Amino acid sequence: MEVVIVKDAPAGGALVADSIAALLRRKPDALLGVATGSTPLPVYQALAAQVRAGSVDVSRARIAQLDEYVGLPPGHPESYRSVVLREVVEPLGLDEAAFLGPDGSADDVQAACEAYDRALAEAGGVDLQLLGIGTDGHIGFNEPCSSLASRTRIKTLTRQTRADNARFFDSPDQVPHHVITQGIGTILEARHLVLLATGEGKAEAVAQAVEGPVAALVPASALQLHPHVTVIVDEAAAGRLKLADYFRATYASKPAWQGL
Ligand SMILES: N[C@@H]1[C@@H](O)[C@H](O)[C@@H](COP(=O)(O)O)O[C@@H]1O
Repeated sequence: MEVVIVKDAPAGGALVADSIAALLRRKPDALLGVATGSTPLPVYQALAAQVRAGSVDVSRARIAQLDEYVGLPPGHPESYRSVVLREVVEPLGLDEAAFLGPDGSADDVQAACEAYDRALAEAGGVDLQLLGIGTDGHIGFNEPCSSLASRTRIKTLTRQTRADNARFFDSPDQVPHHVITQGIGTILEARHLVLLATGEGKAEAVAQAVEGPVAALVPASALQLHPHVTVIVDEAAAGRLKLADYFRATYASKPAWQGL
């Protein structure tokens, strides 16, 4: 696991966007797994700016969704499908056909979950999966005590996650209780995992995920089991890392050609 400590959120966004651009130069039809929430927005903005500047061609890229609320009406502005279309697919100038996501309004949710895992595999697997982290250590919507081998399935949100996400809805009770999320086992199949975390509120979750034991109680700690993980944190989110100086020194001496 590589930990990169950046100055602030825009610097983190630029770094991830550069890494995605480099991937697309190597593999123009790469499947990019994207996350929702506030944290990845600077990535999408930086990547869209590169597209406008003509420095990267994303026209063959494909986009895969990480998780979704269950039960929101199709087209609800806060369904993650709507968010990904609005924040990623449209700004990159991609067609909706380039987008893969689970159906959160399906009558048979379990079948929708299994169909999504199959669709990801049939698409050749995710090349780079961008992840945020919940204040309780969740990735996707894999809440504490999720199986580290889990596949895409329905989950129930914790009170804390519903409170954290209430800011996107008119009132806290509108936040759905149930969600579909790529499982931890599904996420670990992506070729490169990039976890981005910014702000002091994520410092404890980041420290537990990076330096704590691998434990279902902290789902993001499962990233320790993957051979290619990059954790990018700003100074505030790095605030509780015991090895912060080591991480800084290691990154400072890394040859630029290696990329992330
Ligand atoms: N399901 C999403 C996660 O994928 C995201 O990482 C998390 C953190 O969001 P934020 O980046 O807004 O803190 O929020 C939601 O729970």
